Amino acid sequence: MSDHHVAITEFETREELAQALADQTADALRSAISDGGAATLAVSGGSTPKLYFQKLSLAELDWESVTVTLVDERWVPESSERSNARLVKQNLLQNEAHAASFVPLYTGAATPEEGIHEVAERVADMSGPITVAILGMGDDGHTASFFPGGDRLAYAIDPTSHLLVSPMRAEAAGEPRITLTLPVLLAATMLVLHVEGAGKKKVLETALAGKDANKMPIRAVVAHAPHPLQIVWAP
Ligand SMILES: O=C(O)[C@H](O)[C@@H](O)[C@H](O)[C@H](O)COP(=O)(O)O
Repeated sequence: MSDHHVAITEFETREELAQALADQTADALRSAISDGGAATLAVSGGSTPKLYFQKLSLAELDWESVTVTLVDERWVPESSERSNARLVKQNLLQNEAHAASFVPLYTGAATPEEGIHEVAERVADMSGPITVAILGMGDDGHTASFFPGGDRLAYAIDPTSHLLVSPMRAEAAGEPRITLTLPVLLAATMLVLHVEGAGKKKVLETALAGKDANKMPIRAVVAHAPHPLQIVWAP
C-alpha cells in the first residue's frame, strides 16, 4: 500500500502495535505538557483500541494535566454497552491515567441535535488544538462518525468548516451520533489511524486507491491531512 499522503507502519502483533502507539502517545502528551502545561487526547471507540487503551493507562506522565475526550460518541448514556465514554473509562482512565480529566460528548439531551451547542462549548473550552487524535476505521471506510450516507457528512468533512462538532445520523451508525469535525481532527499535533486485521487492510487499500470521500469518508482525512497521515496496522 503506497500513497504519498500516508505513512504506514506494519507491526508483527497487535500487542507490539498497542505498546508502540501507547509509547508514542505518552511522549506526545509529555511534550505538550512541558511546552504548554496541558495536553488533550481524543480517542475513538469500537473494539480496536482496547489493548492500546490498557497499555496507555500504565504510562507514567502528568495525567492531571491531560484532558481525554472522544473523536465521536454514540448518543447513549454511559450505562449503555454502546457508550464510547464507558469503554474509555473502563480501559483507559484506569491505573496512572485515572488522574486525567474526561470530557464526554453525550449531554443527556434527547438528541445530538438538541445537545450540539453544549458539546460545542465543551470542545471549545478544551485548551488549544488536540495533542493526539486516534482514529479507527469501519469496514465501510468510515472514521469518527463520518459515515457514508450520513445526514450531515458534507458538513462534518468540510475542511473549511468552522464547526467543531456535528450530529450524524446514518443507517450504518446504529444510534444517532455526535462527532468532532474534520478540521478539528486535522489540527491535531499527532493524528494516527489505527486499524487491525487483513480485512481492514483491504478496506484501506480500496480507500487509498480512490478519491470519493462520500463513498469512503476516511479519504477526506487522507486527502486533507497537513502531512502524510500516520497509519498503524497489525494482522
Ligand atoms: O464510535 C465508533 O464506533 C468509532 O469511533 C468508530 O469510528 C470506530 O473507530 C470504527 O467503527 C471502527 O470500529 P472497530 O474498532 O470496532 O472496528
